[in-house]
Amino acid sequence: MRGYHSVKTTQHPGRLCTSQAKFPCTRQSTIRLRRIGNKTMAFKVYLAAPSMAVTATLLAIVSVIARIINNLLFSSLPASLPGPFIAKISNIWITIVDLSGLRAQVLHRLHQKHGPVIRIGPKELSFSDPGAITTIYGPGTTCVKSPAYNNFGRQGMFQMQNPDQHRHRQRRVSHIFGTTSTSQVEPLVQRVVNNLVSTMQSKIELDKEKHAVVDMLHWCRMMALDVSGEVLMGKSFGTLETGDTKEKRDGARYVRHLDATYTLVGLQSFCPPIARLMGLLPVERLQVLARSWDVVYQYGEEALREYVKQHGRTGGEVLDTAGMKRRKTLLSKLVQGNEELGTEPLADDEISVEISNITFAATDTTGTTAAYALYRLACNKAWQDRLREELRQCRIREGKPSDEDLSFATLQSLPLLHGVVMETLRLDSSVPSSLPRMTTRLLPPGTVIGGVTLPPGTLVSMQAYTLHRDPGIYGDNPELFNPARWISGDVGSVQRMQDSLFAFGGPKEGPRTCPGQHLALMELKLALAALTWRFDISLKGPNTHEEMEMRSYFSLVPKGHRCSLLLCNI
Ligand code: HEM
Repeated sequence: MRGYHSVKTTQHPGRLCTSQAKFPCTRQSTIRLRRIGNKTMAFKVYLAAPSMAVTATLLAIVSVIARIINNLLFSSLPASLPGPFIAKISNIWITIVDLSGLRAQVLHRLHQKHGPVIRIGPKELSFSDPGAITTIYGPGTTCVKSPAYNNFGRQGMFQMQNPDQHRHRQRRVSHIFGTTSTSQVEPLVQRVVNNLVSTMQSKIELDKEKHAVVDMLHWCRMMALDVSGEVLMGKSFGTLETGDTKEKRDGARYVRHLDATYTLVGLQSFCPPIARLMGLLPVERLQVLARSWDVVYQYGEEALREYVKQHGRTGGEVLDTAGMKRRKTLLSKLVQGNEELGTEPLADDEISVEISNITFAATDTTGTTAAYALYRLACNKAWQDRLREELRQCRIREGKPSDEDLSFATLQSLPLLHGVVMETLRLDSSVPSSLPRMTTRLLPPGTVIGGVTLPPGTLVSMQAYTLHRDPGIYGDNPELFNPARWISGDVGSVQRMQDSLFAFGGPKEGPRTCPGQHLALMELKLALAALTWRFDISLKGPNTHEEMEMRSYFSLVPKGHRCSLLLCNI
């Protein structure tokens, strides 16, 4: 068939083809054309098809060479910027680094060698200087999220690149993340944490030796997913409930698809045509992968439909699963809007996209951070004992019996618990490498970021992994897990550490900084306090270190995809 199309484009009559055997497909075209009796045309096709392939290849080579020359000689970025030479020419090397999951470590070594600004692509820079945080991610920034965010499912607050569109959406969503809203969902979070503790306890009881080897990464992810289900979707995924329930089966299916979206995002970033092709091939596994985002969004759509059917749009309060207490979810707030702030509710399709996206943003970040915190405590038994002692003293002060939960407000006042969480966010940030932003045309010419003048269209990002290991901020031994650095340092240095912590993607008032951090801290503190209080936590063995080696595919994913810990009762 290619031959028929080439009939129209016989611009290469001079090209000669000497061997018919080399081009069997052209021979076939020739025979078919002979049937319609146009020998001249057939001969032209015979010549044109192979020469088209050669021409296309030559054109591709010329365009690659032209691009390399353009990148090398006419780049709008200063040639003096340090970094690997290949970064000046092409993005291919950083793409390969990304596929290996080692972006954070590779950029870290480059920053250590070259300093706080490095070039990592023809139009891309990485920063590790805290001074660049506000310019790139702070209030009033003129940098926008890079087009790479289009690969993350459907357009909602998380993906939006246009600042006006984002501001508008944020105004209608952000009221659900206020501290009052978050405090109202504390009983729901506590319930899920208690389910996690019961699950661990039942595993210990089933064991002859009365200890349990558990994959804490899995269980912490399930906890975070159940919390998201409860507070964002208005119904639990039930992954930590006992028994084989429909919710539990749905939850397991949802998790499979949630996992698959990561593969899909990777494929879409590196080779969009393959991602598109996958859905067209008659291979079930590939089709499941290609449909993974649809399932994630379907879940949000169904959750909203069920919610409205059961509770209407104005109730605002929902009976909990036991039918006893009344509670408010973040979904009920989204459905109602906020009269005080004059915030109209979003349309239903927008709400279902938002709750699906926010569940995505909330689950693995919080789950992985909790697993790393427990791993750090298992590696550092002395800190674990001190944390338990802090909890014991607190119970004595509060007059709380050992089986009663400590409230989040109480836990907020515990310095060591705070230090453990902050050290985990610092060393094991759940997005350890680049959060890519693009400088825009709105930038006045010659705008400087981190001492470099940048033209519009440059990709810029902060590398949390390096920033969080800066000896100038975190002292001489930044690799050491030392919760005390958040407690005993002088006020100025603790404030500086706090200001430089980039785990939530920017300064507190930044337009794209994580709005769920209050809920995340509540979940982390309630879970760490409950688990450390009831269980002695150790490494299963030296293999756990290997499992927990950091890999980042945008989000942090432990190399072994598990965290094997040994739990026994105190
Ligand atoms: C330890 C837990 C968490 C960490 C470390 C974390 C970290 C982050 C980071 C780094 C970003 C910026 C992403 C970017 O710019 O590409 C972000 C954005 C976001 N996070 Fe979180 N997050 C956590 C938990 C949560 C939770 C629990 C929620 C919701 C309940 C949430 C909701 C969001 C949303 C909606 C955004 C997008 C904000 C926007 O673009 O306007 N996160 N988070």
